[in-house]
Formats: sequence, C-alpha cells, structure tokens
Amino acid sequence: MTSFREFRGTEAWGVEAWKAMCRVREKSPLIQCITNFVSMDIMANTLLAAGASPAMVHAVEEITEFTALSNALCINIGTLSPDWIFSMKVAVARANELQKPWILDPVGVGATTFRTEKCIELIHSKPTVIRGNASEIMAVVGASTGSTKGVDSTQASTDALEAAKELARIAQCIVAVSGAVDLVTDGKRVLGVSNGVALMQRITATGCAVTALIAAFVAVHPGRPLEAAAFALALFGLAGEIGNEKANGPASLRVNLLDALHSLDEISVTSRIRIAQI
Ligand SMILES: Nc1ncnc2c1ncn2[C@@H]1O[C@H](COP(=O)(O)OP(=O)(O)OP(=O)(O)O)[C@@H](O)[C@H]1O
Ligand SMILES: Cc1ncsc1CCO
Repeated sequence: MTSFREFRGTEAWGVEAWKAMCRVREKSPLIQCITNFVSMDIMANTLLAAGASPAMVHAVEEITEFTALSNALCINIGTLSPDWIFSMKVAVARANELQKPWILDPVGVGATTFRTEKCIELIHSKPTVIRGNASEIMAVVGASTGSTKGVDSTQASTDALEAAKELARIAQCIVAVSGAVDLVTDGKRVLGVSNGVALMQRITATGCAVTALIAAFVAVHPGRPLEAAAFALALFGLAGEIGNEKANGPASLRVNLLDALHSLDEISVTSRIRIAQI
C-alpha cells in the first residue's frame, strides 16, 4: 500500500485528467442540482467555471420534465426539509428510470435522526457516487456514530478508508471521501488524490461544489465513475492550489479558485495532478 506521506502522482493520470477536463468543456453537461441554500452560488459557479451547465431545480411540479433533460443529478441534504426530500425522491426515481447518473452529498448525516434516516432512504435508491467528508462517510456506515460535528468533518479522510470501502460494497456505488487526501473507492480499488489546500475548508460549501463537479465528470464518462470522481476532485484541488498562489484568505481564495478552474491548462494539469492507486 502506498504510504500517504510518500504520495506521488504520475503523469499518466495527469494526461487522463486533462482529457476528462476537455470532455466536460466540450460536452457541457447539464447538471440538475437539488442542493442546500448555502451552496447554490458556489456550486453553480463551479460548474460554469469547469464548462458544465448548472440548474438548481427543485419544485416537484417540474422534476419529471427537468430530470429528463439533465445529464446528471446532484442531490445534497444540507438544508433538508420534508417537501425537499419529496422532490429529491421523485428526481432520483426519474433519474433511475432514465438510467442517468445521480450523485449524493450526505451533508451533516449522523447529526440528527431525521437527516440520517432520509439519507439512508436515498442511498437505498442506488446513487452512482456518494461524496462526503470523513465524518459523514463514517456516520453513514455507523462506523462512527456521534462523530459528525454539524456539517464539518472531525476525522481525517484516511481514517474513513475502511468505512468508505464497506459503504461502496453495501450500496454498490462509488464512495469518495474528501480531505487532505481524497479517497475514491468502488469497494475494491482505491484512488487517492492529494491536490488541494487546507484553506479550502474555510470556505463554506467547497465540498458541496466538488460533489456537483463530480456529477459533471460522471455525466460525460459513462461506465467510469471511479476515475471521473477522482479527476473532478484532483482538478478542483489543483484549482485551489493555483488560486491560493494569489489569495490572502478564504474570500479571495474562493474567487481565485473559480478563476483557476476556468483557466486550467494542459501543462498545469498534466504536471501537477497527484492521483495514485492505493
Ligand atoms: N487539509 C486539506 N488539504 C487540502 N485540501 C483539502 C483539505 N481539506 C479539504 N480539502 C479539499 O477541500 C474540498 C472540500 O472538502 P471538505 O472535506 O472540506 O468538504 P466538506 O466538509 O463536505 O465541505 P462543505 O460541507 O463545506 O461543503 C475538497 O476538494 C477537498 O479535497
Ligand atoms: C453551513 C451549512 N449548513 C447547512 S449546509 C451548509 C453548507 C456546507 O455544507
């Protein structure tokens, strides 16, 4: 097993990540997001900066038509309420009926019974990818009940590796854990991504934003959700690194990260992406 401290990527992954980025820009997938109020702005701007097309559509009256138009669906339980849960379930059923990928962000799961129950119900409808921080992923599998502190993680992503693999096997989906090292697994294979800067945690909803970016990458890479999720995490992390070169704190990092994501070029991506099979 690769030691996390010795973590190094290979140029081959960088080349693949660049091709994936080009594909998102070329196809501009339409991503329907049913997400929390806090994340709507950064999520939509992240998708636009990457070349995808966002739509925050949650009224149940529109879902049957709109989910059919979308290339992928992003579901986020951050500011949950019963009527939104109903919309989420209708959208997920429609996405499954039309065999469109859907991605779940289990924000704050484990913090309350309502949130946990609704999250588990959604997972029963077979998401393509679940992306959470370490506490969230551990809470979902019950590996660490009570360790979720609001919506932020109290655990390192590496602590959640076994929980992520177990969840991927039980839910038969890809599980991504964000953190200093992002981990992506199908229950057997594990990809690690070490791009990013710690200051990204001090901007609200960067995790939500990268989940939507995963949806965009999965949408244009059918049959390759494991790699697509790793590419999205790596490119978002790289945009954070490049943005951080000009930033003075979280507010300017937010702006510079979006600028960097929009301007990612072949040389930076092929030389600076750090993905490795673990
Ligand atoms: N210590 C770190 N070093 C580098 N990158 C990090 C670090 N922690 C988080 N990140 C990056 O920040 C982004 C958000 O991940 P994080 O785990 O903070 O999500 P989250 O807790 O779900 O966030 P939110 O709930 O605010 O949306 C990811 O791209 C992740 O790779
Ligand atoms: C702060 C916050 N509260 C509910 S959702 C959210 C955005 C980060 O997940």
